[in-house]
Amino acid sequence: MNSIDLDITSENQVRNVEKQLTSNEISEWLHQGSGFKWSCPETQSLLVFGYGSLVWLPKFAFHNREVGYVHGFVRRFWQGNISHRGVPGSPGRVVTLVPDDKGVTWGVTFHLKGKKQIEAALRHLVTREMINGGYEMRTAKFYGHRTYDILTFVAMPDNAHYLGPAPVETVAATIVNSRGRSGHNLEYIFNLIDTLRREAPQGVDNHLTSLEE
Ligand SMILES: N[C@@H](CCC(=O)N[C@@H](CS)C(=O)NCC(=O)O)C(=O)O
Repeated sequence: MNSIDLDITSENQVRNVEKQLTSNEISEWLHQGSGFKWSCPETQSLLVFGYGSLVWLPKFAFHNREVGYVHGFVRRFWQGNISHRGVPGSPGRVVTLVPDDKGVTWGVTFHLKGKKQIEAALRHLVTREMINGGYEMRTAKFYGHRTYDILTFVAMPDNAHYLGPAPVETVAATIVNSRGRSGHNLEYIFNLIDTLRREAPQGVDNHLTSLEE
């Protein structure tokens, strides 16, 4: 697939990169994901796990949603962002999943049903998460009413926007002082904390709690 130039140096270029992908490009992104296999072609269903803004702002149609968790990851504000909660030269911080054998991350799995709904959701997600956000497709096990194979989007350390670990004070200061096209970075973390506290009160996340204090 022809790579889309992500040499973003100005707000205008950030806007330009929000291009819609063709169906062929979507299917190429789908199969480009690490070992991602198009799940359940016969039932035409796909499960997408959200653990950051997708929890409170999916912006795509879905059949239903289920609260649960993935094992072997922790949620960290280690991904920089200039397309929603920051601007070029002054990135905000959004969350990604970081491997941790003992880690448990609570979030929401969205059940997509039928080719039309799946393609529309992936068109949105590939643009929002991958083209603009620096995330990649990963598959994992989701534990809800049952155990499912899910697709999720993870920002890996080698992506252009990655900021990585920093003292909690530094992460908090970035969030307090960042704003982008979708609003303040504080709105991002407060919406995430409020939604998780309401829907998954059993899922204590020490990283979020440490930033809230
Ligand atoms: N992939 C994570 C994180 C997604 C995320 O937070 N993406 C950001 C940056 S691309 C976003 O879409 N933000 C929208 C907003 O801040 O309103 C999830 O599953 O929720």
